[in-house]
Amino acid sequence: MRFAKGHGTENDFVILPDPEGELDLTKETVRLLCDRRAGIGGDGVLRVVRTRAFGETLAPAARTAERPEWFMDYRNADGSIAEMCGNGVRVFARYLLHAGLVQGDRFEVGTRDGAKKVRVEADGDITVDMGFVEVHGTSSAKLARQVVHGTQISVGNPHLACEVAGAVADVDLTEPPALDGEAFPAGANVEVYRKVAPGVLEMRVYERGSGETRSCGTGIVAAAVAASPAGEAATWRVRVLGGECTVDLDPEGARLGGPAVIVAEGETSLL
Ligand SMILES: N[C@@H](CCC[C@H](N)C(=O)O)C(=O)O
Repeated sequence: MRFAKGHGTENDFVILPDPEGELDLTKETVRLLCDRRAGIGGDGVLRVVRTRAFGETLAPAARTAERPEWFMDYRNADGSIAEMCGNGVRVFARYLLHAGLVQGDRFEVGTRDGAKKVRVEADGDITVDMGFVEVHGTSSAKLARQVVHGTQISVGNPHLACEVAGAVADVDLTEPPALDGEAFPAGANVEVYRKVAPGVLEMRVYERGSGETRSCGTGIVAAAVAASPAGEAATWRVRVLGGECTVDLDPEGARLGGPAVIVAEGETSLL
């Protein structure tokens, strides 16, 4: 089976081209593919499937009249399915271009959270229009050595974005955060962030289904929204362990930009 490997600010993915939706992608297979010793290694899997061949029932948000040709079937490293992956869309878009499956510098990618508009920037960065971001109040999480408080945000998938007083490097993210199960019945991604300069955040993330990763696009957007006055336009540079992304916010929604690259292609015997 052919595969590719790519990343967006070191949030890395195994990419599986499966245009006609023929692959039976089990949880076990995803775990093995993402295993950094026994497999290829990645924070998740991006299955590249034609929307018309995608067997799963699409969420209402994804059932748009004009359906994009290509659908991103995203899985976390533990095999679970997530509604949305911001860096995943950017890397998926890079793969579509790289493989000659789309042309031009503006196109759409289907996701479980609906069709996402993608734009290739003059410098090669890829920006995705994440659409409207929902803010749902506040909650807390117990980390290994501290309790953090933050804003409950949906970027298609659930987040708790928590501002911390000290450097994010000092936060212990070695254990899965304990969340309020009523606020987050399906779990959540937890971000810790701090403002380090006007318009600049630093952030780390513990992702649902993948553990601590070096970047998370939806998490970057969640932190930017949590750091901004409600409803106001703002632009943030967000520094993560794997690099930097930009978030533009306005009342219409959020746009996430940054690098996205394909680093390898080959054959795997794991499928
Ligand atoms: N890394 C992603 C988010 C992937 C999904 C997340 N772990 C979840 O379960 O919601 C991103 O770049 O947004």
